[in-house]
Amino acid sequence: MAAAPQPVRAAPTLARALRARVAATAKPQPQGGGGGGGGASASRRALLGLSEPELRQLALDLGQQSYRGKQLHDLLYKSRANQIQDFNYVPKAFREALLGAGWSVGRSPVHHAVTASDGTTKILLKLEDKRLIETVGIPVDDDNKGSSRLTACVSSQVGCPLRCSFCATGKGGFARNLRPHEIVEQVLAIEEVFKHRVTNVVFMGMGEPMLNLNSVLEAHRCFNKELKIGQRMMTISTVGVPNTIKMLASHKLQSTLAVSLHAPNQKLREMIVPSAKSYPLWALMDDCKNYFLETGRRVSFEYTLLAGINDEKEQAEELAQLLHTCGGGYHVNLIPYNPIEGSEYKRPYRKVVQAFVDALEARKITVSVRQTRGLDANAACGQLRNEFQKNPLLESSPSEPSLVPT
Ligand SMILES: C[S@@+](CC[C@H](N)C(=O)[O-])C[C@H]1O[C@@H](n2cnc3c(N)ncnc32)[C@H](O)[C@@H]1O
Ligand code: SF4
Repeated sequence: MAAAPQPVRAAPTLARALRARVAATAKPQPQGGGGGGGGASASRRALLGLSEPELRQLALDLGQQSYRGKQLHDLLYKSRANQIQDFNYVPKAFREALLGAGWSVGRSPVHHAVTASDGTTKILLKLEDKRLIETVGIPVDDDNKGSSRLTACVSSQVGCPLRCSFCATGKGGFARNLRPHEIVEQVLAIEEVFKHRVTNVVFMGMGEPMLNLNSVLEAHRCFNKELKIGQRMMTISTVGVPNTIKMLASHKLQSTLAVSLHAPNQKLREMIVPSAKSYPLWALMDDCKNYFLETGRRVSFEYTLLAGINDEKEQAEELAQLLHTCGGGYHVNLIPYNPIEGSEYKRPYRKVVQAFVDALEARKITVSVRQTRGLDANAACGQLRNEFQKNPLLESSPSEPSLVPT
């Protein structure tokens, strides 16, 4: 009988690096600044998020041939297998070795899903430590091109420590950072529910991505390389955390940076975004300017419009002045406030939104107004908070003033 072929070994230094990366997937991620909460219970290591070379190395380490790693890669990212027990074309001994070494695929069960009248679907996933996170699938039919897009709005943390005054996630407190596979699996869960490939990813769900930048970058890599979502189809949104925009710029990603600005001056910004106290507006704008210079990607400034707080014409003019200090690489995206429980803020009337747009356009600022999606399922921007009951504010205000221009 012919001897069993010996596994092909990777070069020692590469093998060491890959092994270290694979081992690191088992470690809890460091906590984001400013928040409490325990670390992820990382009792099992997740295969999801690993690259093909890493999976090949893992196969070698478990006494298999390298091509078995390629099979794992196909099972994870092509067949989208949910658990190791379903890896039907790898040998039973390999499946048992993986399970014995503490590996799992890294998928969480869907705890609940709710679909809004516009098709936007919010999915709650129950993580290994029983915490819930929310992820939102937003379908868009592009009739002119005959194609359809599916955007995944993914969470990066369980809750958020930054407590912006108008955001349900901020009001709900902070538990922990998500591990890379917990971000990746959100896209797979959306694809499963919609039976459609995700075409775009926005890191705009629960949490502040810049407080969990390593996991966000790993998930971004996986979306791009393994799930084949173009870098230009992804957006990372931040309210601003000192030094992190510079760090992100150094990776020279071809993705959009969205900066949640919400005010044209430091004083007002501190009132509605408490974390702004540690990041002066001039420094934030400087970092945005450098991001554009380093990556060539224009920055999208997000501005949540709150009636009577930051929606006046004079404030639009002040915003235009501020943006002119930032060079040419930017765009403004206005988000009329989405109501959340326990908040006094109101959404501005449509004509106020239009006056704000006109004031910016008159000063040569390119501006769009975000179409509200998923409002009746509490799945719109800022409404994500581990819950799925109806929002009483929506029920009690049928004559909600402005509905958003599309
Ligand atoms: C939930 S945050 C997550 C990403 C990141 N933490 C940030 O602030 O950019 C995504 C976007 O939702 C916006 N947002 C939060 N609460 C909102 C609300 N009640 N209505 C409208 N937009 C809101 C934020 O300002 C931000 O631009
Ligand atoms: S808007 Fe963003 S940074 Fe602010 S509390 Fe919500 S998730 Fe956190």
